[in-house]
Amino acid sequence: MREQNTSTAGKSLPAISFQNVSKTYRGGQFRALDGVSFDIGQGEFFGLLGPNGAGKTSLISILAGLAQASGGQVSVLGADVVKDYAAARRQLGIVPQELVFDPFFSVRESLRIQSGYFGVRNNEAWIDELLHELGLSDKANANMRQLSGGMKRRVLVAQALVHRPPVIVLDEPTAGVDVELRQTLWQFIARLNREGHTVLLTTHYLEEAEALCGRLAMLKQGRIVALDRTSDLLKGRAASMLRFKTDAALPEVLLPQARITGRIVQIKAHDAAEVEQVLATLRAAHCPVEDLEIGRADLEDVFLEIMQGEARPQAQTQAQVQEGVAA
Ligand SMILES: Nc1ncnc2c1ncn2[C@@H]1O[C@H](COP(=O)(O)OP(=O)(O)OP(=O)(O)O)[C@@H](O)[C@H]1O
Repeated sequence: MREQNTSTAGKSLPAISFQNVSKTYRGGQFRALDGVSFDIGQGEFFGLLGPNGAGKTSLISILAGLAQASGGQVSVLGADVVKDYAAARRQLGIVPQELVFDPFFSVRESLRIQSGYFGVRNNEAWIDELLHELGLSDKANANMRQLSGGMKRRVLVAQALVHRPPVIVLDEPTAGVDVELRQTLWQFIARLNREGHTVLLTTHYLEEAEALCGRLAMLKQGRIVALDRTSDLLKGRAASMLRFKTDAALPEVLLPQARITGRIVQIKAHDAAEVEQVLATLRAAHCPVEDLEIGRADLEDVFLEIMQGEARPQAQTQAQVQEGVAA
């Protein structure tokens, strides 16, 4: 797919470019996006993360041409999503969050219709491959109404890819789907990414984002608060996590830095001295601990740290963002 991607003056275009994008609702009273600027390079596997209401869907809807920005510009491989909508839309394969489908057609028919929509003819070989890769071959002639929720989601993925778009956008594709579909989906999307397709993923499954995405942006209340390579985000934050089980109440002094799930407690520590300090506090409070282990902080820890605003915000200038893509 790379050969489709145009270059100007030797510098390759970003796959997606968000420039100072804002979005207001309720007659301008509520600002859901506030000056969002970043580029996604061609061939990247990029993750967009943020808590509920951060503005992810608003940003994706503007990218898809389903909503209009209140300010700023968005382009896909150089095509402006408003002024050059048809060209921008052709470059995009969007897997929506909601299960929208036409109940009157079979799976194969719906893929043929979608091919026709993008003006792609003689597409049977690719449709067969999509059906095979997404485990839908035996459902090709089934009516959309007869499919389970997970199967419908597979069809949505196939529909998004039917015109072989260079840029693939997945908005919460694994919400509520079983392990088998996740694995099938990620193997296929990772293959397409290796072949040169750019992938933009929004997800609440942080372990998926950590495993798949080379770079991540985190949105909080409509602003970018972190934008970096996944490995650098993990390196730059709390280095270690103490994990243990306890039935006792934690000493109050540890509560602000603890993540408690039932009996399991996780406390972050930046270095060995901090680990020792936490253990000493637990001992002094006679708090019995079981199954103590010290592990590396994961993306969930980093995400929580950034969202709780304990760490310095990492909003970057456009120049820094460009640098990140080029590096
Ligand atoms: N049509 C609308 N009218 C008014 N407010 C809206 C509208 N759409 C979204 N919002 C508000 O804008 C903010 C951002 O919403 P958005 O759906 O973009 O967030 P999100 O990051 O996708 O959240 P989630 O993870 O829950 O899907 C929220 O506060 C939401 O309530």
